Amino acid sequence: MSQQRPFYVIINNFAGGGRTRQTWLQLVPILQQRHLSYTENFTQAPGHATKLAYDLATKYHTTTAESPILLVLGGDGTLHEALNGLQQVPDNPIPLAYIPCGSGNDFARGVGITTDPQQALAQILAAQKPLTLDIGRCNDLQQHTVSYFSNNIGIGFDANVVHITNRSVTKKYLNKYHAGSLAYLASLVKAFFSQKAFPVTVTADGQQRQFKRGFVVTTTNHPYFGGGVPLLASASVYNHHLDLVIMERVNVFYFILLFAMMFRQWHTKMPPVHHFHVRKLHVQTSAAEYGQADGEDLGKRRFDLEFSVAHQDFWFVPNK
Ligand SMILES: Nc1ncnc2c1ncn2[C@@H]1O[C@H](COP(=O)(O)OP(=O)(O)OP(=O)(O)O)[C@@H](O)[C@H]1O
Repeated sequence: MSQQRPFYVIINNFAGGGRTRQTWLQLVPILQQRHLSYTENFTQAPGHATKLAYDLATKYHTTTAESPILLVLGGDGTLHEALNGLQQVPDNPIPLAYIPCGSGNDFARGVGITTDPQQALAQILAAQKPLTLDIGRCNDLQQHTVSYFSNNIGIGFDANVVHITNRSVTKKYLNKYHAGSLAYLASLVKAFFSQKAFPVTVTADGQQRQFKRGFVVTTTNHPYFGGGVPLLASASVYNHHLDLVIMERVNVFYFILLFAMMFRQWHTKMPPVHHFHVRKLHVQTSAAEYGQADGEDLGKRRFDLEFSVAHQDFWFVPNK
């Protein structure tokens, strides 16, 4: 299949502190030089990328015409929205291309997409066929909804960080200075002291386990969360498994030690850290906790989530 397929472009100008429009304007001449056709769509509100992707997938689901490639310019949240729009139309022919323009950009880091927009476009233009990657499927038994995630779904500390960060004026300020990850860092401290230990029940491979002092309870599709923190280096979008990492509540000094150990991947050997590598998983909390999906705030509530592996066609050549 050729790369002459047109691009249907979704641009979130609110990602990464508002630089996405400029990024897009840098890329347009490259598409024009190559005589590639594109239609541009700027998101008008949160959730709009889901609607745009859903409408596109619906349109091409029933036609034999060659479908466009859905090119997303935004952060992990915009990618999450577009992915969920596509996944609502089973067996649609639209592959997903992505140029990271967010503050965290964990998906790009996790699958080998450079954060340099021109090089990321080069990775897309070098592709000759779709690349099928694992994504997570989440059946929310509390809310009776099914959703998909490219990065992770977390309950507890990381979700608390997302909640605080998304409400913080510091994030907007730091994004302006290309230091979005620092916003997460500032929220870490606040979230650490506000996040209490909570009970969590995990059912994996037919076995139920209970943890009384849950703190980080994150099901991930690739290694990174929180803007480049290596939660689990062995997690992969190619192995048809999801990885659940549970970290129990410890004191601040132990937590700093565990955090530092993550960068050497020694944390999983420590007693407060538990790891499940499975195809299916059931995670339940009995108390209301914060949740996050791909960095999007799910609010504070009781969670009863069934996880499994799904797939999405992407369009890029990964960096080694
Ligand atoms: N027109 C809009 N006005 C306001 N918010 C929007 C608009 N379009 C999209 N959004 C919202 O912008 C939010 C942030 O987008 P996104 O997560 O992609 O960027 P980011 O937070 O900078 O990146 P990352 O998630 O990688 O840290 C998303 O929650 C999305 O719903």
